[in-house]
Amino acid sequence: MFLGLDSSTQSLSALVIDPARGEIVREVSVNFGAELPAYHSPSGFIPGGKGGEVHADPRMWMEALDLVFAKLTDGFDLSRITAVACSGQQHGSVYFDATLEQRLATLDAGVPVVDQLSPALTRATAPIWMDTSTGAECAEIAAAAGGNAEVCRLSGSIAIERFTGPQIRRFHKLDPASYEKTAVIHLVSSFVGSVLAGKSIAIDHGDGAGMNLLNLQTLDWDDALLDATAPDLRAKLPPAAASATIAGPVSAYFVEKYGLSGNCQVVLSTGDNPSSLVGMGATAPGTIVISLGTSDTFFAAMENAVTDPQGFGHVFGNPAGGFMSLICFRNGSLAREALRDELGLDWSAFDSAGLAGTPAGNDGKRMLPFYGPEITPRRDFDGPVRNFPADASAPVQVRALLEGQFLNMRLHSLWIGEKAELIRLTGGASQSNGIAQLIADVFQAPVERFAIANGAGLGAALRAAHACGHDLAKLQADFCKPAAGSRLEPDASLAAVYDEALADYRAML
Ligand SMILES: Nc1ncnc2c1ncn2[C@@H]1O[C@H](COP(=O)(O)OP(=O)(O)O)[C@@H](O)[C@H]1O
Ligand SMILES: O=C(CO)[C@@H](O)[C@H](O)COP(=O)(O)O
Repeated sequence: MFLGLDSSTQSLSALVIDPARGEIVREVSVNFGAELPAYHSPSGFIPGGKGGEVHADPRMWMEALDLVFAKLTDGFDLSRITAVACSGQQHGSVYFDATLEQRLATLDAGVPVVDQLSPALTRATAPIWMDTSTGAECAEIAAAAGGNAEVCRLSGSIAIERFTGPQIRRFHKLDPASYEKTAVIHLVSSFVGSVLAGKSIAIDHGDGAGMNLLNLQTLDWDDALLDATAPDLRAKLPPAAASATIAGPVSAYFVEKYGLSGNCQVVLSTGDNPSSLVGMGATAPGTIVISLGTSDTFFAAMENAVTDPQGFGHVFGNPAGGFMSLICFRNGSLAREALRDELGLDWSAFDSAGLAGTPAGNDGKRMLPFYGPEITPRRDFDGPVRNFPADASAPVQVRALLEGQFLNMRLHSLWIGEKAELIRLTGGASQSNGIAQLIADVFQAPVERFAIANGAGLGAALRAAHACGHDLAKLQADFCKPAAGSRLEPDASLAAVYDEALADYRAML
């Protein structure tokens, strides 16, 4: 059996697969806001950050790791796990002093992980992907590296506020003494994998490409980008390596405390989106994945690494080899939640009121669906912009928000230059039938969903099995199957409605 962990924005989830039976045999999850209230992070991050700062408490992730294993072992024998792999929300970074390695190597099974590792933190909080505070640092990095076109050519993305390099630069500028004391900088994904392995593990090419530091040709940290970012940075970064690399056996901490086998191997971690590419059976070009987690993302395996001249799109490593494109939207589930709560609805009423009770195209009532700063397009919105009165009925508002979100996604994915032939949906909001049908109609493409909405966790478990010799195509054929009757066809009669809506939306932006 193989274990996949996914440390995303709002939860840490774990999923066990049995390839012999082609079945998911266990799924548990820890919701940070609900189950770790002491961190005062209802949506997985510390609210109220100033100047675009969005950080999370890395101690919360450490505590969640013990909690998720405690849940996993309840009635389940973890000695049957052959290997484990992790994924994590992308771009977030965790900073440690030189005692980290010794602490990881000697974790005491009698003491929680958080008590043993938190004294090594050199930055109390971890910037995460929602952070937009590094505009100045992005401009400085671009200038030092020869311009954004060059940063994009080297790393697959222009300098982007949430990416780890600009975040590291900001830390160096704000607190040079703590930067100096920092010996190791991990991504969220490689940090969780390092705790499991009892040593610092490498950063994979999937998540590493979200740092503005990895050279996509050499697949190593790029000296020009390192120099443009912060001093002595190479020495503070783990090496970059292929996603399918086995890092070594699991730490004795997890053997003694939770009954994992001493032979259980830890495979390198990757980002939650690259992991979902694997878990949604989309590692070969042709299928587009839309993930509706905290962020909305749109991604696909790439035939050739094509960069986005406008700077919205990114190129990351595909964990199965080659590259993937990705576009990220910050106003995803949290914007939908904001309107749902404003209108006092639950998800089922949100679906039926908004989508069943209004016509496609919303009779021309449109919304720029942004409750706060947006990544794509990059702008600091104060709230949604409507071409209709703000006190319109609930159904009109819900449809305007959802149509706005997916028109925005269609508009900003045009640079990829290919019409979507098949879309697979994952993430929490993919459970909504109304949203799934709307996506089929806006993109005029069939939409499929799986029985579980955790494509990243499934991808992590599949990667663990693949790194241990299982054939990836066979694993994907067995596990990446749309749920029976889940395929939704687009309504062809709505093509013109959404072409017109797209033109309106573009004009409003
Ligand atoms: N039925 C639903 N309709 C719309 N959104 C939903 C539904 N169920 C869950 N969600 C949304 O899913 C989000 C969590 O998705 P998830 O993929 O677990 O996020 P993450 O991986 O970023 O932690 C929540 O913010 C919630 O708003
Ligand atoms: O910034 C990005 C991708 O570039 C986000 O997609 C994060 O990876 C967060 O993922 P979720 O928690 O929303 O799945």
